Amino acid sequence: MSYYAPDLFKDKVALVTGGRSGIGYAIAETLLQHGAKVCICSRKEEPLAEAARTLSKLGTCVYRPCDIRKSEEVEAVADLIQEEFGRLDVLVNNAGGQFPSLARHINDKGWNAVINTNLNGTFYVSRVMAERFFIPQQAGNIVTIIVNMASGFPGMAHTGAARAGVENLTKSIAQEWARFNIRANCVAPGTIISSGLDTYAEPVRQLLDQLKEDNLMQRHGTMEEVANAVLFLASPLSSYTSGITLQVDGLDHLHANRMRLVNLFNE
Ligand SMILES: CCCCCCCCC/C=C/C(=O)SCCNC(=O)CCNC(=O)[C@H](O)C(C)(C)COP(=O)(O)OP(=O)(O)OC[C@H]1O[C@@H](n2cnc3c(N)ncnc32)[C@H](O)[C@@H]1OP(=O)(O)O
Ligand SMILES: NC(=O)C1=CN([C@@H]2O[C@H](COP(=O)(O)OP(=O)(O)OC[C@H]3O[C@@H](n4cnc5c(N)ncnc54)[C@H](OP(=O)(O)O)[C@@H]3O)[C@@H](O)[C@H]2O)C=CC1
Repeated sequence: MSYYAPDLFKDKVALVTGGRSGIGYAIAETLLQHGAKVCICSRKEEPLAEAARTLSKLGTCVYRPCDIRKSEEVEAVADLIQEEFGRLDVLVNNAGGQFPSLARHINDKGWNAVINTNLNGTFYVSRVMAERFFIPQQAGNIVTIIVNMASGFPGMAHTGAARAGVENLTKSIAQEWARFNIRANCVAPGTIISSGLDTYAEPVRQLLDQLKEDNLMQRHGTMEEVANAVLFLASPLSSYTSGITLQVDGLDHLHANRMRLVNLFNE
């Protein structure tokens, strides 16, 4: 059941990066259920096509494989959106990821992989979609998924640095592009039950249980809770809000046990 009007995104077109799985899929699903036409992109063509097939039962959903780290592939996604819809109204930068490691063990390649994905990739997609659609249209909306890194992110310093960069980038473009009627905001999820968490092995799995106990609401978040926050920021319900980060973390940004992260690898 939804508290939003079912036609909230009628005649609107949305791009969800990383929309084939987890939180991105839930966001694409919710946008479709509220009338949007959706494009999803990610690197792995087969699961991407499969996700688009399933999502198409809810409305119009197209896909194009794309590594957001390659701006020429991002341009190809814009080409598809232009051909299929001739416009874009909402960009959800959701694609991202990292691996747990103490900072001193992250080598150059691993560091660059995470920075390129989360910071550079997010910038490329935002710039391309703004240039191709939002600025010419004089309207657009960008919502970017980051993480809860307000107090740093021990155990995942690369992603903390990248997402802090994205949060600051969002503040800059929100100001530069306000004159084009473009809004830009971030959503910072805490620990969310999703396919992303399945990628973690011990000792992180055990840590996840501890983080749930530490949480003041005594639980992890759901993908639907993140999707609902995105829906709010992507819609006119938030029309006077830009440049902010909405925390969806059951208070973790105020009350997180950083010692658990620091001690995770027993060094
Ligand atoms: C504290 C925890 C709190 C955790 C508790 C809190 C969790 C909640 C907060 C966040 C949750 C989430 O984001 S949920 C998860 C979201 N989804 C994901 O993270 C998806 C999985 N991750 C990724 O796709 C990868 O992390 C990412 C590196 C960005 C992908 O880039 P690439 O495809 O280019 O990566 P690869 O080619 O596989 O790897 C490139 C290099 O990166 C390094 N590398 C990659 N994986 C590695 C690994 N497991 N361990 C070490 N190093 C690794 C190596 O140097 C690799 O080079 P070689 O040595 O040559 O191979
Ligand atoms: N789950 C959680 O607790 C939290 C998650 N987040 C963030 O939310 C987002 C979604 O995570 P979640 O759904 O949990 O995890 P998933 O691993 O399921 O989602 C990551 C998605 O991003 C895509 N992706 C990754 N790298 C690239 C790339 N270079 N180019 C294009 N697509 C890419 C993946 O598809 P493919 O492999 O096909 O490229 C996948 O669909 C991520 O940014 C994550 O860091 C933030 C805080 C907490």
